[in-house]
Amino acid sequence: MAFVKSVKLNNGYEMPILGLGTWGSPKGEVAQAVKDAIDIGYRHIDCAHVYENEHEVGEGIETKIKEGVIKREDLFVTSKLWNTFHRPDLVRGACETTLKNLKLDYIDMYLIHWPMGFKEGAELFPADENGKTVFSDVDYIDTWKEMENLVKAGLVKSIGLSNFNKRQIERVLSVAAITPATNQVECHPYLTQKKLMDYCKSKNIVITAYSPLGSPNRPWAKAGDPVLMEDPKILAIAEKYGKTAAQVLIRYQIQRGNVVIPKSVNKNRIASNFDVFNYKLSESDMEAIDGFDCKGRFVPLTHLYGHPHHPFENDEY
Ligand SMILES: NC(=O)C1=CN([C@@H]2O[C@H](COP(=O)(O)OP(=O)(O)OC[C@H]3O[C@@H](n4cnc5c(N)ncnc54)[C@H](OP(=O)(O)O)[C@@H]3O)[C@@H](O)[C@H]2O)C=CC1
Ligand SMILES: O=C1CO[C@H](CO)[C@@H](O)[C@@H]1O
Repeated sequence: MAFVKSVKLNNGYEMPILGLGTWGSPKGEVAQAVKDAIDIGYRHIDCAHVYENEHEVGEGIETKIKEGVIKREDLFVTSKLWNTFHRPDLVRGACETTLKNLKLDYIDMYLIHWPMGFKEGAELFPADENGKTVFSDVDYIDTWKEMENLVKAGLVKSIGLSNFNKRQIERVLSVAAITPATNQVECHPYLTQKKLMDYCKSKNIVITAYSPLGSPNRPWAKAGDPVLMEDPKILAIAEKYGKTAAQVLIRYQIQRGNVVIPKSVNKNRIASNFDVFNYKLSESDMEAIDGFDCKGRFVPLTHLYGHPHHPFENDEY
């Protein structure tokens, strides 16, 4: 089935332009959120092994398929290979675990979550006695070759990257038999990612915008941090259109051609975040929002500086 409101990927598949994020969605609430989202019209769910709730996301999906509300092929499900599974011999098992948790026999999109590998083992966040994350020396281009094998094996339809900078994408492209379909990166008015967007566009790689609302619930948020949805400049634009700040932030990405994945577990907010297809931001408002860029990252992972593949430590974009 052709998805409505979708972008075409470089492999011909369609990816719905708006999806539901699930990071931090509690186990007891996320199945309901997924069911509500599907009822509202979402056809794209963004998941990850490290969110530790894929089992419950899968329950929500399974219920809606059993109820006949959707067929499997109507839904676009993304998941991500966590950093402790970069070693090529671990990639397939990690993907199979995600498939089992989600109760699916294929995933539409599987991403390398970060270019940075962590020490392999049972811990998602392996740490030494000082609490410092233990890195692995696996090169993500070796991981990528194994991601390609998942496509060949029919476990995933499309593969892509997340949190890769331009130089890292270039390295992947230098070995790739399959061009990454997307690069999922933080993207919102404080971090518009214009240069990375232009580069990815030139390679036919779609940008998926994460934390589009400014990730107010990120675990490391501190009092006094900027709150994107409360920015008076965004609120003024929202008021002009009779929309919420969230609706402006979501619509902004859609008009740029970026896939966007706001997270919510609240039915009213899930619905209002989807109610963005009946209006258009003017060109001058789009330009004004572009101008709010301040290189502001809500997910900088500065505690991982020193990792040889940290995407944000040394590269401009
Ligand atoms: N690849 C990667 O490394 C990353 C990927 N992601 C993906 O992107 C998704 C979205 O990013 P995320 O960081 O979660 O943050 P978002 O920018 O989507 O913000 C989510 C937060 O905003 C609240 N919210 C949602 N809608 C509204 C609304 N209309 N009005 C007011 N508050 C609202 C939510 O609360 P409530 O649930 O109570 O509504 C939640 O606390 C993630 O869930 C994940 O799937 C995110 C970070 C990193
Ligand atoms: O997607 C994400 C959210 O959760 C992870 C950590 O818990 C982040 O590293 C990651 O970017």
